[in-house]
Amino acid sequence: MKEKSIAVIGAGKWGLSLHFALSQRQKCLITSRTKRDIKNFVDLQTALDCDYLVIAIPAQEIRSWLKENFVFKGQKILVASKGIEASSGQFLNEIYADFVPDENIGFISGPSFAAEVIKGLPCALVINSISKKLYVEFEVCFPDFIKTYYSSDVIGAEVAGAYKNVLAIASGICEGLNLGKNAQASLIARGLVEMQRFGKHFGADESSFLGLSGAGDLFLTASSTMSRNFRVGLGLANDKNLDEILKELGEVAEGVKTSIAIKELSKKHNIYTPIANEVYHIINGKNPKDSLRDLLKN
Ligand SMILES: NC(=O)C1=CN([C@@H]2O[C@H](COP(=O)(O)OP(=O)(O)OC[C@H]3O[C@@H](n4cnc5c(N)ncnc54)[C@H](OP(=O)(O)O)[C@@H]3O)[C@@H](O)[C@H]2O)C=CC1
Ligand SMILES: O=C(CO)COP(=O)(O)O
Repeated sequence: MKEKSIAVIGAGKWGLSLHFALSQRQKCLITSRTKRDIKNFVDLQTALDCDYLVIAIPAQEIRSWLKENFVFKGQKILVASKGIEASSGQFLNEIYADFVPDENIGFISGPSFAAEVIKGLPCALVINSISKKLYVEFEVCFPDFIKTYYSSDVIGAEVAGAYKNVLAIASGICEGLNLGKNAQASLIARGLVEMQRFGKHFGADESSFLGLSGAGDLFLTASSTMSRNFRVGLGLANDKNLDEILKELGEVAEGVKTSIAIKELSKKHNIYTPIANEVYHIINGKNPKDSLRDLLKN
């Protein structure tokens, strides 16, 4: 029987880490926009010909990348990005739906800093797909140090993964303003309720927010300087300009653009999202101190 072929698309922090992980059990190819001198780096076409693809490019780039590059030939796909498209307010599964049948696609969620995965440190991830068969096929590709779970709650995973990035910015601001651990824990706990409310509106299973995809990833990201989004918050609290912060970061911080998407969606659907709204306002120039005071006052 022909050995199944697998490739990672996007050699940023997360793509490289997933490539490392997936190379433990089988040969795994990798490609990216910029050529890299790394083992098993191939051109895009060779990667697209693989049976299994793991796509790790920023959420805001996905639509144009798919339009320009992707032809569906029956590939099974795992989406590793976490964000909501700001220009349309569409979730990633809605964007992919124009290119890939739902039963051929899954979404990775859960607490997983790339920097730890690439060291082979243990973590647990959820593969979210309407197809359990797709989960089973990908599960065997992951190494022992990554425990995988199955969930059919695609929208719950998507909302949780995207929303926690915005909340991590808020938490970084709280830390940068030295408001204390009480305030930070309150913000994170209220953030969890907020993203659950937002997700429920779009059909998510509320319990997803209490597991790895929700609380797991939120607690990780909103409490560590390893998070790029958290560091954006720290920078904003220290009166740094957003462009300067993002330039220094040199990597994607999805929460910035996702806060725009959430602000628009919550307005359109009349959902109460106070923390995400304040992050949006801070990104658009509101003083972080005023914002946090507005959020935490009686
Ligand atoms: N880092 C982490 O710990 C985790 C990240 N994620 C998510 O994974 C996604 C990617 O994050 P990460 O890898 O860390 O980000 P990085 O900023 O490290 O890398 C993003 C990569 O995407 C590629 N890229 C950017 N724009 C385009 C485009 N228009 N077309 C094709 N490729 C493009 C770039 O490739 P090139 O350099 O070749 O130009 C770049 O290396 C994000 O949604 C993030 O939230 C999820 C879990 C963990
Ligand atoms: O999603 C992540 C960990 O699960 C990474 O978060 P940052 O993008 O904020 O670094």
